[in-house]
Amino acid sequence: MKTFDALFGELSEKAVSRPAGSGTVAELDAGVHAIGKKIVEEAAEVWMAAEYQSDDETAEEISQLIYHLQVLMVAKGLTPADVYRHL
Ligand SMILES: N=c1c2ncn([C@@H]3O[C@H](COP(=O)(O)OP(=O)(O)OP(=O)(O)O)[C@@H](O)[C@H]3O)c2ncn1[C@@H]1O[C@H](COP(=O)(O)O)[C@@H](O)[C@H]1O
Repeated sequence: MKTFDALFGELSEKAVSRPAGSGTVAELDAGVHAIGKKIVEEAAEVWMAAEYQSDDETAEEISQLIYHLQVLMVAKGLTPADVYRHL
């Protein structure tokens, strides 16, 4: 099972190695504005799933929101430690 930190390590590595076909690389290239729109979209999907869909579907939407938040972190050069210190 992948953890928050493990996914962040994977995305950070892909940002450097830029493998062909990586959705992360494409999203990073799209820029902060596009990533931000994706975050808003995924947050709405989390909300709708929590109200109207199953717990498993809600968990999946939450995972996608976390993924796009991590892509934004990589785009901005932020680390998990930068976030954790505010928790
Ligand atoms: N965890 C994720 C992940 N969660 C969500 N997503 C992306 O977010 C999209 C989900 O958004 P939607 O539900 O809106 O689906 P969609 O409308 O079909 O998406 P788009 O049309 O907007 O692309 C998916 O299509 C993926 O592009 C993810 N993409 C990648 N990962 C993981 O990130 C790692 C690196 O992935 P790559 O960079 O693609 O190799 C791998 O471990 C992946 O499992």
